[in-house]
Amino acid sequence: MPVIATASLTKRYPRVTALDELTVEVGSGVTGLVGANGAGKSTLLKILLGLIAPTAGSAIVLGHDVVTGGEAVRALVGYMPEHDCLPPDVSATEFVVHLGQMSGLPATAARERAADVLRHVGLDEARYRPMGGYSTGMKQRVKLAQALTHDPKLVLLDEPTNGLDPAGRDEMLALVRRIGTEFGIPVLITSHLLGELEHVCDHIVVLDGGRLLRSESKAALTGETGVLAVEVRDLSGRDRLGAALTRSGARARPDGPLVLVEITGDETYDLVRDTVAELGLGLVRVEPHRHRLEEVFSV
Ligand SMILES: Nc1ncnc2c1ncn2[C@@H]1O[C@H](COP(=O)(O)OP(=O)(O)OP(=O)(O)O)[C@@H](O)[C@H]1O
Repeated sequence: MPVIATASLTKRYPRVTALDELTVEVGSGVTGLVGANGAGKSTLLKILLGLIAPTAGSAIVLGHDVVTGGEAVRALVGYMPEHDCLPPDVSATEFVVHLGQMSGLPATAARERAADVLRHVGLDEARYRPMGGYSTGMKQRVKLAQALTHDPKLVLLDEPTNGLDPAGRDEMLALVRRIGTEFGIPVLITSHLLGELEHVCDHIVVLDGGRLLRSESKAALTGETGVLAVEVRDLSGRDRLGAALTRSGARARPDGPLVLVEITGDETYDLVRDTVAELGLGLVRVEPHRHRLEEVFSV
């Protein structure tokens, strides 16, 4: 059974159709929800939580209809909102304990659970300080922690890397990956940057103007291309190899440190091996070239 299933889901505001007949399923693992600003990602998340009502169509989350079973859905789902929503004058510990209790945990369990999730997201001593003094990265971590407090069966993360520098972004994405793999909790994560989801997601859903553009497993999207990627030790070697392969009738072109060679059959592998040996080049690697997600969506 899918974790999330929508059917012809539509949300119209007076001036804009934010979601337009969206039919999509989300399963276990980490799913990336990608789209430009205004594509409808936040609107979809709010409908999935039962916070706003769709204009038409339906959405089922963990077996519950979001219109009639919003409360049941929110008991089972952790949500990290996009915008800053943390009270500045309380500490992360006080905040997460409070939300744990709001979710129905007894006081002691809420305190233990808050300590666990805040440690998990990497907030140690800082968790006792008022959140008004936190960096953006720390605030994002608290927002992630509170989404995990009540042992959710699904987490929805709205742009968790927003405002983070590259290192903070990598750390946040690593945390998201752990939620999906080590804890086995299905994750739906939104981003307007396709490239950053490449390493953490098992499945990618792309929205454009409220409509479904694609929904595919990452393996299908980044599958082999019929091209061999060859890396030799230096760039002059790369150029000599490319020229020699072209002289031998292969289609070869440079790509960063690589030479990309179109595979026409087993003879392509033999030709690459023999040419590298003849030129006396130091071979670093030979492997089937895979699409990167950004290439797939830019065509
Ligand atoms: N409460 C609202 N009233 C009117 N229009 C809205 C409302 N909320 C969202 N919209 C519009 O619906 C469209 C989709 O917005 P949404 O916030 O879902 O997009 P998004 O993909 O999450 O983008 P972002 O990353 O910028 O939040 C946008 O055109 C937005 O202006």
